[in-house]
Amino acid sequence: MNVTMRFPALIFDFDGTLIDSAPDIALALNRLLAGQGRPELPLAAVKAMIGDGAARLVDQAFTATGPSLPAEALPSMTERYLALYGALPADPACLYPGVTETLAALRHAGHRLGLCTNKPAGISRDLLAELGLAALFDAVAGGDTVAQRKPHPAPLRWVMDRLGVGPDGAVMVGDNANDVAAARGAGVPVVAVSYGYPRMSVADLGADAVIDRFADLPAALARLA
Ligand SMILES: O=C(O)COP(=O)(O)O
Ligand SMILES: [Mg+2]
Repeated sequence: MNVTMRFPALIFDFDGTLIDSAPDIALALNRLLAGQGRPELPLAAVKAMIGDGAARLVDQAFTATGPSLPAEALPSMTERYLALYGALPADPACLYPGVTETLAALRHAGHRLGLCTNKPAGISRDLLAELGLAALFDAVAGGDTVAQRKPHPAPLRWVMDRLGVGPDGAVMVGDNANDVAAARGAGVPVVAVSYGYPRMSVADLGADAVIDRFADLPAALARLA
């Protein structure tokens, strides 16, 4: 069957899948930590903290650099982090190789594209716009769009509703266990990229396909169809 008809909707994770956001996330996080008299975290440590949303990131960063943050201080510290991160100019170099061309080609082939990230939706939309990708996406769910975030399937289902597809019409593409779990929960196939921030062996994520380069996605979709 034609791949576009088989999978009318393609839904993507953001950090570690479309963009190598860890350097900017580390920069903002380390500015926050420095302001609180905490030591900086190396990039590798920050990469292992990405994927569960901004509040979990800030929480883990404090626990890794000294006394844990009291629960009541977390919301304001997360706001402060997001202000620092949101103020950084988006660098087109953060896009993984082949992302813009491949997304444009998939869209041209007739797929509808959605984003399902644990980043806040507003920052995600701003980033898509700054990177020249906004017009390619018909729906964007962030970690704050519905009550739950990945690994819960609710935000993925929210995107699927907006794209007008059920579980048999979508594919999820992501880089960590949260993406695979959300896809499984929603009943959609999942492609894992091997170059992101998986926090475990990519082979153990349990994805239906693994790709080493984003440009390999169309071929992987054809095999899944
Ligand atoms: O943890 C985050 O803020 C975002 O991560 P994601 O785009 O990989 O879901
Ligand atoms: Mg990710």
